[in-house]
Amino acid sequence: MAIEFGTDGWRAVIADEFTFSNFKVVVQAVANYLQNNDQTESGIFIGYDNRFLAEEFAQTAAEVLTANGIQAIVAKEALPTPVTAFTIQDNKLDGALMLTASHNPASYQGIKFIPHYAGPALPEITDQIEEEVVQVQESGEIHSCQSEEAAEIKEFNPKADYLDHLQEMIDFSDQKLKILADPMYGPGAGYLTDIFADTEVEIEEINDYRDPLFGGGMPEPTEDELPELIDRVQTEDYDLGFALDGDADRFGIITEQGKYLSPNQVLFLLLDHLVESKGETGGVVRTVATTHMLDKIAKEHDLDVFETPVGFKYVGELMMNKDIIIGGEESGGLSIKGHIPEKDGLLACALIAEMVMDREEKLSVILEKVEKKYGKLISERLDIECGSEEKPEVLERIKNFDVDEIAGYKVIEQITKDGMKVVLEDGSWCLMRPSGTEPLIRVYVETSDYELMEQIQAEVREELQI
Ligand SMILES: O=P(O)(O)OC[C@H]1O[C@H](O)[C@H](O)[C@@H](O)[C@@H]1O
Repeated sequence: MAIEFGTDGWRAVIADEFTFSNFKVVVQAVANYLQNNDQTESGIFIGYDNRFLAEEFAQTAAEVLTANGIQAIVAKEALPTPVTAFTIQDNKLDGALMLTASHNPASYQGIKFIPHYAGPALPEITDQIEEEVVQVQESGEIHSCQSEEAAEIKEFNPKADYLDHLQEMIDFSDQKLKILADPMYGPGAGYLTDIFADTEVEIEEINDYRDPLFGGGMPEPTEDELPELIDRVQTEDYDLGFALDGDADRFGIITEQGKYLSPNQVLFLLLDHLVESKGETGGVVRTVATTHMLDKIAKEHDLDVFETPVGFKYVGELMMNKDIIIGGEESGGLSIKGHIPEKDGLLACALIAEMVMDREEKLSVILEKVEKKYGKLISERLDIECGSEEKPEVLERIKNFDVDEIAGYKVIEQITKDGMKVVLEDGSWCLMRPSGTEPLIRVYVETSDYELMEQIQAEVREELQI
């Protein structure tokens, strides 16, 4: 059986492929990787979210690492992925294993490796782990731990340290806000309440207990998955609605009017906030699929913008190597200067509350003002199903996409970092690329009005025959 171990690690259906024996193969492969790269000095933290059998898998991982002579430190309770990443940085560990299948359906479990730099593993690392997986599958060599060795496994709860760190980065005023939060049955439950513990904020959480079935839904903070939150924020006079995904590395933000903000909108609002209100300086990192509103704000303040392929691993990499105010992506990931190079949904929510307090205005008003100031852009992503038979031809058409004009506007730039992105003379752009996580072709368009949006989408789809 092929175990693919990309940036988000290995995810599979529990009891089908995600069995204890396959899981041990993966952990042994990580242990081999760590040994091959002399990263066995300071220990590996093992975090887990609220999924089925999480504690048992965590204990198994700890035993395999221990049997390989690697100090394992297991989380005392379920915790968000960004907290696991923070724990590495805060304690200068060799890395972490995080047991999570993020926003996948309830039948999935997953495991990912976060290296010593506390951000998503880059391909040069995951490639090595994948090679080790094959070796372990062939040799069957998995170390197992004696009971006296198992006594060496440590336990740790990093929650208080993480909350201290977050509080150092955020300045809440004494403004009274009423917030409704939906951690979607994930390990972010309780964290938001604790973040606002010393403030005048009145926060209530829904779906804040462990349910490995996620209430029958998907732990994904999109508009479709948050009907209760949206409805209650709108009808019960809340100032803000916050949501987190199944491992709290992504966010959902709802205005006081019950309007769901896209991650793109959240990103540019926060860049404006960080620069205008907090006086931050540095560059901006966004993926090739993320809003150019960031570029507009950056231009106004003379900031550099760096564009990466899709994937927070590339955003995080730049955040480690350059002086960056904010890094983010359209699919709902962001981090800021002074924090870990990993996406953090809790941070996004805290920053939005900080901004609303600082501006002393409703979120919908802030959005309106910022859009008016820089000029509104609208963006949309189409996810188009594409089976394995037609995919090679579609990919070829994307690669060879070469038109002079779309919707009457000249193509002034072609960017091929990830799929094909074309920029038009009026500033509109379109990106066509295959998803790396689903059997879909994604078509992203950003422009100034809906009619133009539809025209660009139609012309591009016709050209690609999808
Ligand atoms: O558009 P895709 O290739 O499916 O990737 C979408 C997302 O997948 C994962 O969740 C990664 O962590 C993200 O960084 C990425 O943006």
